[in-house]
Amino acid sequence: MALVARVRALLLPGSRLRGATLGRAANGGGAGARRALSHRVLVEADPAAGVAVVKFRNPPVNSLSLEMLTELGICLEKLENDKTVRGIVLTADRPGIFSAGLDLTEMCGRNPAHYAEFWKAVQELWLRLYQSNMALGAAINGTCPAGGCLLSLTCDYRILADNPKYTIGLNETQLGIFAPFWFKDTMVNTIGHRATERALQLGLLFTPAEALQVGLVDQVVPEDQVQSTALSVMSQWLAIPDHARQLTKTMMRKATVDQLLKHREADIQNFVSFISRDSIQKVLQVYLQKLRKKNH
Ligand SMILES: CC/C=C\CC/C=C/CC(=O)SCCNC(=O)CCNC(=O)[C@H](O)C(C)(C)COP(=O)(O)OP(=O)(O)OC[C@H]1O[C@@H](n2cnc3c(N)ncnc32)[C@H](O)[C@@H]1OP(=O)(O)O
Repeated sequence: MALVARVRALLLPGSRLRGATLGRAANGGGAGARRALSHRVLVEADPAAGVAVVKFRNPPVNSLSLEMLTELGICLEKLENDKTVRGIVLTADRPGIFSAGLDLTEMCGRNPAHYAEFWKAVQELWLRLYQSNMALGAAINGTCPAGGCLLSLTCDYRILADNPKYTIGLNETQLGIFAPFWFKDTMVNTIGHRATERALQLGLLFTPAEALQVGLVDQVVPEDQVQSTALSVMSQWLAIPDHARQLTKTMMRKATVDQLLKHREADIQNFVSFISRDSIQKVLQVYLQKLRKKNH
């Protein structure tokens, strides 16, 4: 289902998005104005600085469900069309978990049409973020595996909280699945081929010190300074004339984007046939059960 159709579906009676404030809040904005764009994504815009902080709030773990992907996509589209916004900082509404990655329940026990719709939404969000004309920063205030790490890798810079409990990486192989080529390319573009090869094969989740050392993040700062640091770094990015920064960003990322655009349909088919395998379904079910058992 295309983004517009998914939005319509979300707005149907009974949907949790129905009635959400999708525009500027009644207070009309202003510096530090808080604007709730949807249930799962919170936006705090500072028009004077030209920056919006986009906060994930999809409890318990900020997983990227189809609804979360759709709401985030709508939110980013609105911000892209807002002339007062030149930069976005992605973060979690509450510290602890930046995002647990793709929602595993979207990849287990569903039908092929659902898998295709889900994967298309993952592609759409990646394309929107990776090609964004805005300066993007990640204020990583929690653990950040797999799809969560991918989100942060689409940003122009990453600031990670100095908490050894917070790890970051593309750990797909540890689940018995693998990172597709465009996840891999996004990481190669950040930390290089050899480091990516090692990280992906071993499904490494890096501690803050390791992530800094390998170049997966640009700065590690005390936990209470993640957002303020991300905002102060943003001012450096916004000091560059937009057109010059944007042309450079496009030049750096175009080849990677073009690869997915060229192979988009095949990538969806590949995902659907891989994830539908009985053996893959089994490993994902076991992984999910293990996660759930901890709590019951
Ligand atoms: C062709 C290519 C093919 C395939 C490519 C597919 C690509 C996939 C990329 C991904 O993103 S896969 C997802 C990978 N994510 C993870 O491995 C993270 C799993 N989660 C955790 O490790 C932990 O939950 C946490 C460290 C993030 C947080 O730990 P904690 O605070 O202790 O919370 P719980 O573990 O108790 O979790 C609470 C609750 O949430 C459920 N849950 C956790 N992660 C996910 C998830 N990714 N999707 C769906 N649900 C998740 C967990 O089962 C618990 O559920 P309860 O029912 O027990 O409340």
